[in-house]
Amino acid sequence: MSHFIAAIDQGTTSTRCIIFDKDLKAIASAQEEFTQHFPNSGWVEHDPSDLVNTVKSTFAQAIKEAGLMPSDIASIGITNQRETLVLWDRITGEPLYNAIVWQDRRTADFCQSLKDQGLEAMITEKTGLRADPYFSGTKLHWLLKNVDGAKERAANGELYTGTVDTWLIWKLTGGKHHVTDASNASRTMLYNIHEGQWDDEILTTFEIPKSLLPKVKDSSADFGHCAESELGAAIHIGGVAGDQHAAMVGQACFEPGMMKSTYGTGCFAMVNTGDKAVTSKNNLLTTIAYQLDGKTVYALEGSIFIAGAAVQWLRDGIGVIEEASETEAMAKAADPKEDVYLVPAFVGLGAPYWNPNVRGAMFGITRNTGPNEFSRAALESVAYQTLDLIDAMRADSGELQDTELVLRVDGGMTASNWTMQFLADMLDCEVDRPTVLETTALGVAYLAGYQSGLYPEPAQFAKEWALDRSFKSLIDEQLRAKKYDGWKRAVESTISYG
Ligand SMILES: Nc1ncnc2c1ncn2[C@@H]1O[C@H](COP(=O)(O)OP(=O)(O)O)[C@@H](O)[C@H]1O
Ligand SMILES: O=P(O)(O)OC[C@H](O)CO
Repeated sequence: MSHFIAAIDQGTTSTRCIIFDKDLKAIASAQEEFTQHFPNSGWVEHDPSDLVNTVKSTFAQAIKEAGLMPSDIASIGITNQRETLVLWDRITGEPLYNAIVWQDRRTADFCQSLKDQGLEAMITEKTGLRADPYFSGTKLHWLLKNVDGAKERAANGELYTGTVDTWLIWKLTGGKHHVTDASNASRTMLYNIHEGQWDDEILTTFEIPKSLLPKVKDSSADFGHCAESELGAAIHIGGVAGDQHAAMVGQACFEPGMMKSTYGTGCFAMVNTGDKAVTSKNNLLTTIAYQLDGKTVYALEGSIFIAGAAVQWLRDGIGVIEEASETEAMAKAADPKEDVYLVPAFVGLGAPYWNPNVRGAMFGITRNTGPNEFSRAALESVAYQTLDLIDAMRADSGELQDTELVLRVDGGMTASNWTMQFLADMLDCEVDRPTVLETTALGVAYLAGYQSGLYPEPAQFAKEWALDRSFKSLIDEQLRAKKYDGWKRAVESTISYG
């Protein structure tokens, strides 16, 4: 039997493939960026074939780097950017339209109409989500309404839809398996997270035929075999989870109260609430963390749309840096007397504000403000936004109020020591960075390897989590309160500007 697992991480801006050995050590990896399409203000799309092609090419590159053959892979795990949705012809496999990406705001008006009709409470009660364009359901409603013939063809049973995992599995298995896992389903706004099934009332409200939707499975399950023509061998797919959920697993946050925050394009903080689906009173989401051995584990989630993307904006938008890593030295060099705040509401604000229409702003600019202060403000905005979430989580979750808070962090941005220290300063808690920063890939590799019997029980896996560095607050309460107060005022002003 072969002893290698391939983790495919299909993210918002790039696709990665990482090969893990039997000891869950990464032995090879490949990564490719793909084109982002912005056809209108606030619209974000991906070409669905780019998603499939980058999966195939990064898989081939990673296998080559590892000196393996495709047939040496025991199982594949797929983790993905969540909520992004594809609609395709179930016979030809051709998409009817580009994938509509989670960041896309085109359904803001439809969401407002759901609120105006008083439907948001029902949606939140069943799905744990809010009437926000972020989630897949309103994107599907838009496609059925706006793509020529889509509604009729959907009613005739000619079409399939799904989040990115479902699209990739459909293509990789040669159109044989139309499936997803419970964590991805829980992000669609169409899935009843308490009953564990697609919700008829919501489907009727959104005019979505159930025949479009995939079968929902555990996160560690049999998702079918790839067609030989796709990856070079009939490899089994044994693990699937939304990227933030895979990171929960990779960070071994298996106990209630354990919390992680992932800093990539956006930032997503999740706290495990065990078998209880806690309803947030502070504008957080209730979601399925993962589903293992038939048991659903829930989480509270705070979603921030722009984290590392603020650094990308410094690079690609205003050109003050060439590499993300330059921001560290620039933040250190920034003038401490310059109180500059960036509210990076480039695509609206997520939790806990949930305002899709507001746009970004900067405050406190003087003639002395330059690239260093811009960079510091971008990095600081990530910590302030996290504090907004953690405060909401503390208020929502009994476990968090009673325990000393520890936040496990991962994602590309955690490479920045300055940002992690500022995060600890603002949160006033321990911020733990593990040795493995590719926790998302690790988590889904674990799910796939657990399914095929290669990897141990969760409790044993959790013992292998290893700390790289722990950050603790170095500032006093007065300074923390002053800085956070400035942030709160900056956000209020941004929102009131509209
Ligand atoms: N040293 C760094 N300092 C600050 N930001 C960084 C650094 N390295 C990477 N980033 C940011 O992290 C993000 C990439 O993280 P990653 O986890 O790969 O994101 P994703 O999975 O969303 O594509 C980018 O937005 C980049 O700007
Ligand atoms: O692709 P990432 O890592 O930015 O993650 C995107 C999230 O899953 C969106 O909810």
